[in-house]
Amino acid sequence: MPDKLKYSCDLTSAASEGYGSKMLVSKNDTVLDWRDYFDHHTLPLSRRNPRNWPESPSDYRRTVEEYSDQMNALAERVLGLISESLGLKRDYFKDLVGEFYQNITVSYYPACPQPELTLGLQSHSDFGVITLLIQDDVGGLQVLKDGEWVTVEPLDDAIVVLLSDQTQVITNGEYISAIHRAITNANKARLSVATFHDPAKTVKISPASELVTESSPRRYRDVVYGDYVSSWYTKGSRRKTES
Ligand SMILES: O=C(O)CCC(=O)C(=O)O
Ligand SMILES: [Fe+2]
Repeated sequence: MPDKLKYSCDLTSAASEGYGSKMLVSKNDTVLDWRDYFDHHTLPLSRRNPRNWPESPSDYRRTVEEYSDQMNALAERVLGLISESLGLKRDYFKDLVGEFYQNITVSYYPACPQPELTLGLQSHSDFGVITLLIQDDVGGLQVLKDGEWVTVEPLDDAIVVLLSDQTQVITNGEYISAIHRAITNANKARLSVATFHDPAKTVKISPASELVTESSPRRYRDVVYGDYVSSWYTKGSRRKTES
């Protein structure tokens, strides 16, 4: 497919945009997911270059831009509610994290003749602050709850909120980063669109001091977000995995 080559991502760079299929590559072992994806860099605006995205259908680039802005607004709203639920000021995340680095990943999972042999996407939690995800009606997203994989049933017009690793740190563990994976389907291909909201690499993430008390001691060390991410890359994982 010419578009795939034209917009394929640079596999030698950890964070390039475009078509790809690998998420987890470790030094000795390559784990391939049953998935192709297209990654868009959408925010801050200085990273957004719609010419790196497919040009057809004709409204594709404009739609992605609009979607990016709407998801960013929704992410801020949800984080505002999370802050308030913990007695923090509404803008707590905004003040700490600043402008989000937002990436939109469209994942395509082809039908898999032997779904019991592979996963669409390995178990992991997302690195950043919050992921907003939409999926089609095939289903396959699962979250780990009390040691069991629970399928997130597709619902019309629903947006799945997956909290990510930095939210767990910032809230001192009051909210937990969602461990999730995608399973494959024997008969149907599946599409999902994940919108990741991450801090800039230079931002220092620490538990909110308001949430560190005698009865609830600090659970996490401060971490510069870029160091957090690169420690996973060094280990060979694109995103945090369970093991
Ligand atoms: O396809 C899905 O439902 C999950 C995608 C995902 O978790 C990711 O891209 O990080
Ligand atoms: Fe994920």
